[in-house]
Amino acid sequence: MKRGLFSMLGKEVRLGRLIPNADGHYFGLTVDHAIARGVMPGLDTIGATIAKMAAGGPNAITMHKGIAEKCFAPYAGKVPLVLKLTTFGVYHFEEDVQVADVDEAVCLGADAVSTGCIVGGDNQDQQLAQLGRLSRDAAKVGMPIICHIYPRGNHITGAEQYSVENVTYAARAAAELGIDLVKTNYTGDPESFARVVQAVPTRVAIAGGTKCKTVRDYLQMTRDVIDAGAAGVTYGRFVFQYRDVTALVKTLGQVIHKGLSVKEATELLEQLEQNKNKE
Ligand SMILES: O=C(CO)COP(=O)(O)O
Repeated sequence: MKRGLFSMLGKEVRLGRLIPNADGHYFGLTVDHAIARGVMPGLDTIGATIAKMAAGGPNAITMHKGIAEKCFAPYAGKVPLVLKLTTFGVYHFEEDVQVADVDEAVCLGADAVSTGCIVGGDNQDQQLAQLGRLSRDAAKVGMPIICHIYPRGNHITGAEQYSVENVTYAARAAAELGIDLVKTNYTGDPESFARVVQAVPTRVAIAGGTKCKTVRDYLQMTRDVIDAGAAGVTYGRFVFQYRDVTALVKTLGQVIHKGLSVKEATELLEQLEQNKNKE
């Protein structure tokens, strides 16, 4: 009984580090892609990328255990750490396998764990069983749990990954299993995403993905998901491959936490980039 009370407090304390602002919004960044998608530009210079991200003041950065151990020490106490517990692989896109556990997250000082889950495939039952186990393990020690859940199994083709029905199903499945923050695909417009948020009784965030071709589109997507009632975002590729990572992180933070319009954000970003060029 006591342990239960302590772990409830532990979760609140850690969530308070991840989501410190009264707005309840979450601005996460992630560098967890290398095993899943390859060692792409930005991840090949991982120490420098984390430094540039941290300088922009995100709410947390998500990574795998080896990268945390080798690269995260300078940011202890400055940026919350989210430890990724699962990954899919470049040759195996339809299944997240467990590669770390909640005890390791505790040892590394993580403020939350995050786990991937793919629904819509023949392996959905096993994926959900894994999510249920990790949710239980996290709850036992008061560790917040984030889930990157996507409708992408072998029964889902192409654009179906972004349909309101499939995204709602995926996000809701994670909420049903006790997830504190669900990250999923953006459905493409604020009206449809508001329907997802409305049907999912936990915090909902989006992944950045690769659909946005311009930074203006990226800022617009961010503005739209916040306006749709989402808790926030967990962004990776577009951010760490942007020409001025720190300026973009600072700007996105202002959109998410300070209500900046796309126009204001575009101006701020230009200003920050110009200042940097003058240095
Ligand atoms: O969480 C993510 C990958 O795990 C999202 O990253 P992207 O912004 O690169 O889609």
